[in-house]
Amino acid sequence: MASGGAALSMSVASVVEDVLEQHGSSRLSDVDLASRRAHEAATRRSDAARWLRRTVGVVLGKDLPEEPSEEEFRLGLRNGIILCNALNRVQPGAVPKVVEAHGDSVAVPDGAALSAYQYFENVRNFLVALEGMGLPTFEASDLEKGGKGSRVVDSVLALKDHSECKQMGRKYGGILRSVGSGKHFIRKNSDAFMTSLSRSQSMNDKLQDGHSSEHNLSGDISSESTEMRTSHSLNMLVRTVLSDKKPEEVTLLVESMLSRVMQEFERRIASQNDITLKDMSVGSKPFPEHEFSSTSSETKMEAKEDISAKSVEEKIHVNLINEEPSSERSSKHQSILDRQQKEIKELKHILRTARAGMEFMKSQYSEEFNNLGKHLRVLSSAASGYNKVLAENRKLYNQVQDLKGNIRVYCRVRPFLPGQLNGMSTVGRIDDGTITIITPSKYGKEGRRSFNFNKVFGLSASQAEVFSDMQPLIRSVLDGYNVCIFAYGQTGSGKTHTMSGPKELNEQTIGVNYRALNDLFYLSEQRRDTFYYEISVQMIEIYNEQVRDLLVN
Ligand SMILES: Nc1ncnc2c1ncn2[C@@H]1O[C@H](COP(=O)(O)OP(=O)(O)OP(=O)(O)O)[C@@H](O)[C@H]1O
Repeated sequence: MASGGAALSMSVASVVEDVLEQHGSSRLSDVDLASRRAHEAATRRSDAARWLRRTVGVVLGKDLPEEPSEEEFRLGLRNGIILCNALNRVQPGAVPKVVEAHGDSVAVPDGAALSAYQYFENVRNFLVALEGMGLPTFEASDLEKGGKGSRVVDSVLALKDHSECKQMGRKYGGILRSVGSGKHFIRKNSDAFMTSLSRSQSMNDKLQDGHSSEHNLSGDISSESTEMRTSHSLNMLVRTVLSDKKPEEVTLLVESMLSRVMQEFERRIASQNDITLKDMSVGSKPFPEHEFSSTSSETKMEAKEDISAKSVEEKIHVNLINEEPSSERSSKHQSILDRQQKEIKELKHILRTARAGMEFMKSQYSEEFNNLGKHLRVLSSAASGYNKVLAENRKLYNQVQDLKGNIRVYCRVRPFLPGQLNGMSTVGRIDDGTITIITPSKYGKEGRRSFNFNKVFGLSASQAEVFSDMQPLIRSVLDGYNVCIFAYGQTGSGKTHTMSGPKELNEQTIGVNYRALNDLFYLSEQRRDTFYYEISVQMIEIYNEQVRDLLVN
């Protein structure tokens, strides 16, 4: 059975149909059925014999054993004496005259000539009385060899039931209905079964009529009509199986059929579980054991406990519901696995790319590092060369300063202050390094005197021009030379103005002191990487040969 559609179609009806079709009525446990039938017949026969013996007494019933064989039962009742006496006990006067047997009657072997009178009288009277009471009867020939002894048993048991009901004060309910000729009886309790079949048949007849044709024409086959058709075919099979069976065989046959159905259920469930387990083993993930073990064990228990077929069917559907997600889960797992494998491939590709990128960057970094090293070596050699050149430059520079002279004297002429007479200037001429002063003659003669300096600054000379000539000397300080700059002149000649500046200081008016210090700080910052300078300042005033520290409060 392939799991899926075939498994879904398994139901009680289908299993019963299969059992009936496969095994057929004649093959339904022939041996089993025969033994069961024989056993039940013997039981019924013993019941009938025991009741007759109890009813007519031990003396009269001496010819009938308590558990007689079919032959013993037939011989014991053959003369009708026990039957008539028993009937009269139940229904006094039912047989007005019972013909007693001869003393040797018991010894008469089967087939020997029995009194025809006895034979017909007693049995005929018994049957007439029995029929008059509405109880099932039998043929007189049934008491002969080859007759149907079971009919006799049925009649006796019916009489027994009648008697017991009568004793209990209620009407006898086990009415037996005659069928056909009135000589063949079907037990009342099988009527319900047959009625059910008849009802199903009528429904099926309706189905075949116009009522169901509407469904078929519309093509919308409902589950109800499907069930009805299934029931119809099932009923037809059951009816076929039971059609030629005797009433007493029906019970055994149905029991045997149900047993077969249960066995078939067990076999199919086991087969289904095997297939499901195989399917699961093919899948990527094993399923939890309880899904199968519980179903299998429960099914076995149900078979043993003989629960209804419907509950078994429900169990199968539960199993099928469990099986559906398993296939879906398997396909989901497969898709997840595929997706993960794809992602792993992509990640591997990314990893390879990243690794190649890293290798490339590593080689590039190494190359750049080597280049940088080369440049550094070049710079280092250049720096050492530069320092050599710089030292040479300083040396030459200072030599130039020495050649210029260690003591330099400059002359600066200040302009007239506001309120001073412009025409009274004594400066006759100013050349680059010479100034000519006009001195008044003592004796009416105009006198001129020229003085030489390193440089003479005129009236229009700015603070920057004055400082520019001093700057080279000031820079020699940073190379280890001692330099001293001072101003000399009379009061109001402009010493303070040249060295510091006027009262209002700005970038243009600041004097030599500020500019010299600015230049020294600038150079020390410029040579920061090669030299470390400590700069300190002291300001003193010498006036009237008195030295005074100007930075002290
Ligand atoms: N080159 C110049 N240009 C313009 N004004 C000047 C110049 N030199 C000096 N002065 C002015 O002349 C005045 C006197 O100058 P300063 O005070 O510098 O003289 P001094 O020599 O320092 O005097 P003292 O010795 O009394 O201190 C100041 O008002 C100053 O601004």
